[in-house]
Amino acid sequence: MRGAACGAALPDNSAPCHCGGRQNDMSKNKRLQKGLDDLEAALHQWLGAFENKDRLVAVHQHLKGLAESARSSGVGELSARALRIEKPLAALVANPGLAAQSAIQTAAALQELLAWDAAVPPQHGGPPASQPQQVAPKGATAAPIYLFNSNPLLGEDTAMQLRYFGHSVVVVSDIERVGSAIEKRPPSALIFDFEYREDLMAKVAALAHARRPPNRHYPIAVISTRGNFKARLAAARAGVDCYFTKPVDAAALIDRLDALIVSKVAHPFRILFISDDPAGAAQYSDVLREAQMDTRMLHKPAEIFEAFEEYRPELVVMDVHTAACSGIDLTRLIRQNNVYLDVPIVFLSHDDSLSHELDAINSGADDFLAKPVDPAHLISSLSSRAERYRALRGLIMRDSLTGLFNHSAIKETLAREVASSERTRTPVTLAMIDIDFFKRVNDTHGHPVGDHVIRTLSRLLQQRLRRGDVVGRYGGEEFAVILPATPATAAIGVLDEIREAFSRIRHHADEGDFTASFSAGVADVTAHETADALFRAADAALYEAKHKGRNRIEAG
Ligand SMILES: Nc1nc2c(ncn2[C@@H]2O[C@H](COP(=O)(O)OP(=O)(O)OP(=O)(O)O)[C@@H](O)[C@H]2O)c(=O)[nH]1
Repeated sequence: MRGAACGAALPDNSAPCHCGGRQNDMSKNKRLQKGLDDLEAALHQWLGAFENKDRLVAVHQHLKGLAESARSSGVGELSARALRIEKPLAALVANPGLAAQSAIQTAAALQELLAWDAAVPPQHGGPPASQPQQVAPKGATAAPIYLFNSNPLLGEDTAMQLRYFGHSVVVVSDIERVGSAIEKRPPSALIFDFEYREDLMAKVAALAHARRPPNRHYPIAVISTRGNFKARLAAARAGVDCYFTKPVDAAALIDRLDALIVSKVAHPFRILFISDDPAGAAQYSDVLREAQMDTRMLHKPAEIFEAFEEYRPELVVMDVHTAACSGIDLTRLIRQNNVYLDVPIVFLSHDDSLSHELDAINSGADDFLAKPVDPAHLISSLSSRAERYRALRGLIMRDSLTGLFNHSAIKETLAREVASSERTRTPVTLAMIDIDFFKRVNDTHGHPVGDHVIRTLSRLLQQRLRRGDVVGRYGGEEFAVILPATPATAAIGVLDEIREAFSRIRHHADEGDFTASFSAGVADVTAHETADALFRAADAALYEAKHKGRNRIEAG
């Protein structure tokens, strides 16, 4: 979605401004921009659920609104283009059962319309082309991927596959317009779908070399039927980051692009300070915050376990002496608990005598920094320890095939979320998800293809769920999803969209493309109060979903 327009807004039919001159132009531009933003948002929502009639109707309304405001603003060409699409769209609204091909064709035409606008250079009164983009949250408002394909219909077909993973994709069918689209709004990635030609590759090279960090440092991918050395070498020379041969596996392409897209919303290290000298600790905490770390203060050592449970620090900094007890005793206390055996503990103290340092290390501390600590030294010492801790925890808690939480990590997380929901009196939902007839996938296409289907679902779940939701691989082809602060009814809505999207993803195999589906069972804490009860209820609901025919979700 462009700018800051919201997804569900209705067309802006407000009367044109009569203030005259430049101000009038500005308000016309703004109105048109809003019309385009709203149409794009509605289109994105519809593409996420093709069968949803309400979303189709919303697209239709926004398109009519845009045609009208373009006409009243004197932008006749945009109005005419919008009206040309309005007819087939109205036919779709009247008869949503029309072939999927006509829906795709209409969606492609709408994308073209939006791309056409993206190519218009900003007019006076609009934001300057170089204005940095706002960092968008995960989801539909992230910067779009521009996908070039000279055939808009084929481009739209690929775009649909990518959208199932939650990306906003704009198809551009004229290569000359890619540059102006970037000027108007820098993308999160560029994809060129073409057969190798020197002139096209030269254009890609020019775009690749014009990239500048931070907001113009997007990855560039090429997808092509030709994967020979010459074509790949030309792409590498042009500055292309990744090269895929057709048929392209959407999950693999997204995986690669995501790894290349620099994460704008970093996950800062969580550092817990235990000190009874608030002013002194705050001084060091400020240094760490400036270095993009997250810090929390604890002044009462007696609350240490609550702080660990809730904040889950990736490193603890403490004074050698606090009024309540010595840091060395506190370290022994922390190390008594198996779960916290490996959290790094660093002492900060004026007391740099060797005997204290040895005592600290013997009690289970990892380092001893004598005050005053040089800020650069503090940052590098703490961040390298926190980083290693995070990496090791990742290895222990994550499944190697998917990178998701493994069986024991998901059980541990659910126990924590249930305890927290009890404290905060908010709901939490557990969903158990199982791929349907998965044995058949393995038997027909082989284990590696089966693994690939598992990875595709894992990626889709990660993409489509909120940042606070926790996804785990419970075993084999079974997944567990924890949705904090979400009642079962809301969880079913979200999961049903994912179920729908998954069932439309094409998987490639030597024997031919195929699709797969999953079934799910959900349960929330209002009816099942403990973690064990939730697992049992969600599992029973999953069994029911399988029994009732699969590719469905049941509540327990
Ligand atoms: N490729 C692959 N297959 C796995 C993995 N883990 C388990 N499986 C296979 O998943 C299949 C699960 O089959 P079943 O439990 O019979 O269930 P299903 O065929 O999915 O049928 P329903 O669940 O009843 O729809 C078995 O063939 C397992 O060997 C894995 O990591 N990779």
